[in-house]
Amino acid sequence: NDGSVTATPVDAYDSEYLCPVSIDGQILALEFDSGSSDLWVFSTSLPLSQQKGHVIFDPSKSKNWKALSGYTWNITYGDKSGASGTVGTDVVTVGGTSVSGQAVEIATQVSSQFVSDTANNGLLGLAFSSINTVKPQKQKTFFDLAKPSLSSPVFTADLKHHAPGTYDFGTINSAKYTGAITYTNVVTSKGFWEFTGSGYAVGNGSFVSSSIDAIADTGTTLIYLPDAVVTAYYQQVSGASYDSSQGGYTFPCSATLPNLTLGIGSYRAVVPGQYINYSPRGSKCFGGVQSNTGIGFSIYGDVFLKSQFVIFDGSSTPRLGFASK
Ligand SMILES: CCNC(=O)c1c(-c2ccccc2)csc1NC(=O)CNCCc1c[nH]c2ccccc12
Repeated sequence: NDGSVTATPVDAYDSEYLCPVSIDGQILALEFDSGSSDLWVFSTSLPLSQQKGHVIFDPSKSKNWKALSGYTWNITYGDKSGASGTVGTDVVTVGGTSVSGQAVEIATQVSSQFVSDTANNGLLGLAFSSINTVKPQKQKTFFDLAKPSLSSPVFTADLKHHAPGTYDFGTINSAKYTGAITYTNVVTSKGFWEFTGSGYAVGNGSFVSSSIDAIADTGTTLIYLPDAVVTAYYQQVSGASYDSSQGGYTFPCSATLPNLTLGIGSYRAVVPGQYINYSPRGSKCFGGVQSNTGIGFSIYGDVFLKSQFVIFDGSSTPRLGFASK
């Protein structure tokens, strides 16, 4: 039972994309996150102060809810946000794809970033189940449970700039991309959709071949790249500088930003310069390309992904596909 669901930008900066998910008939807007593997939701178990403004899942109202007694979860993301709580299973439906026995992780505590992000009622993890945080037994992702019922074991991301896009499960819709799809092998040892980029070019500059260890991460807003790439990029932006008070590169909002081309094998993925003017911050604008220092690998987040049609191929040899659109 293949499915398709709309992914709507939460704000004017495309800082995240939310999708309607039904948990036994209760509809919550969740962020689909190919950079983590827990499906967790705001719940009636949270302190009322943390529930405020959110759509809340109430397991007591679900006929198909089965509590997993003694099971807990606890996740911390790289930006130090996080959540934790208890676990049960229920019927989860995304577009036309329905899964029973899906572990739904009930939040009993969420960090302040999530409390204040009132459009976001939880996350649906789409990375590999190996990094699910449920104890004493890790649980499978929605994609892993849905796979056997899909026409093919894939999901695709067609995120858009300042517009709703889609996630499709089970099919690759050829109307959504142009030209050939370039596939690249994925390493799953860290539990991410991890691959090696082949290099970069800034604006109309020449392509620089270099191996870039990166993950395709719908749950991270920006692109985080090695310092060599980031400095080469902002050297082409007049007035750009690293602003430690803002925690990254900023530039005058009137600046014209060059395109950033990222190589995947022989394919050249072009990120339009305007996507890299992420948002006003103070008197300047904050860049959509930042340094990966401290992360240990590069992150091709939404700023990159929304310029491409992306296939997450969960077959026995997982791979990523990229195409222009
Ligand atoms: C900035 C969010 N991304 C990360 O922390 C992250 C890192 C990471 C690690 C160290 C330092 C910075 C980033 C590696 S993989 C990776 N990706 C994920 O963790 C994917 N899930 C992000 C969920 C998430 C974190 N903070 C939010 C705020 C709103 C909505 C969603 C979120």
